[in-house]
Amino acid sequence: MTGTCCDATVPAPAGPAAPPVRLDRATIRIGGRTILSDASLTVSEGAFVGVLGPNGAGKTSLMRAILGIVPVAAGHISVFGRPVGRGNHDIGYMPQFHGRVVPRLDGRSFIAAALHGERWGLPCDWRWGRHRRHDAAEVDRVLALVRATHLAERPIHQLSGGERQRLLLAQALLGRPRLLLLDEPLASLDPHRQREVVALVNDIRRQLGIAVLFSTHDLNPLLGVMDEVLYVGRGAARLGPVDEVATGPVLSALYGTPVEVIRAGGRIFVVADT
Ligand SMILES: Nc1ncnc2c1ncn2[C@@H]1O[C@H](COP(=O)(O)OP(=O)(O)OP(=O)(O)O)[C@@H](O)[C@H]1O
Repeated sequence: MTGTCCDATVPAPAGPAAPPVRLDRATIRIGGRTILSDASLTVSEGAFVGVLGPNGAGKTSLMRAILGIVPVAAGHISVFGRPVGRGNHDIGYMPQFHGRVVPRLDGRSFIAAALHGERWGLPCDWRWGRHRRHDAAEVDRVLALVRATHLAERPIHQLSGGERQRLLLAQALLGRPRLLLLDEPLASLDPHRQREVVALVNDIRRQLGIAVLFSTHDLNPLLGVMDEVLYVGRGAARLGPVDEVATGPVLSALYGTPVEVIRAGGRIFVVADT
């Protein structure tokens, strides 16, 4: 891959205390729909944030806006104090898996391919193509981080869903991002594998001191791990501690329909009256 395929904007230096993500009266519209309207929130450094909301609420669109792929219609979104823009090396992105055709590569080649611009869902990263001798070390580093060194030689079309998720997570960690955007990494995993993925992401977050936005349809696998929850619905967003946000009154107001939040056996059940 050459050095000409990404936006080559050089942003202004960020302040030392610039938060990983900040929305300042941000409005996001896509396909004629308003995903977020005049939303303001700040994700703290090193925070684990669960991103929740009904189907189509805009969780993916918000992540894509943070990546600079979906434009901000009004207001501002900044990442570590800099305006959003494509090809931001501070962000690692793991897109939602839609049952794509799995390439016939082994684990190491699959991750190495991402170094050369074939990362799923992301524009190419021009830095890596020029430094191939560092590639092997970088691939080994991310494989070790996700505890998947044993998958390096395995054909990925033979791997389980959980094993593939590890490799996708490894791809997202290439280039030492300071912010991870993980779009429904628990989809189609059983509860045991879900807990494994959450624990792994949390270990990596703590080890590297990075912030994580983790979208999911079930709050429960993230309980005890996430610092805050970000609910998205009907153009609004609410970020805060689980006990403050995952409540009947807050979610009823956000969803525009009566919502009951039931806590039982250390779990939280959100029941919407649809
Ligand atoms: N490229 C696009 N063009 C037009 N509309 C889009 C596009 N991408 C998303 N949308 C619409 O924007 C809305 C938000 O979609 P998005 O995928 O962000 O929601 P989500 O909360 O991630 O949903 P899910 O939980 O089902 O994955 C939906 O109505 C969707 O149809």
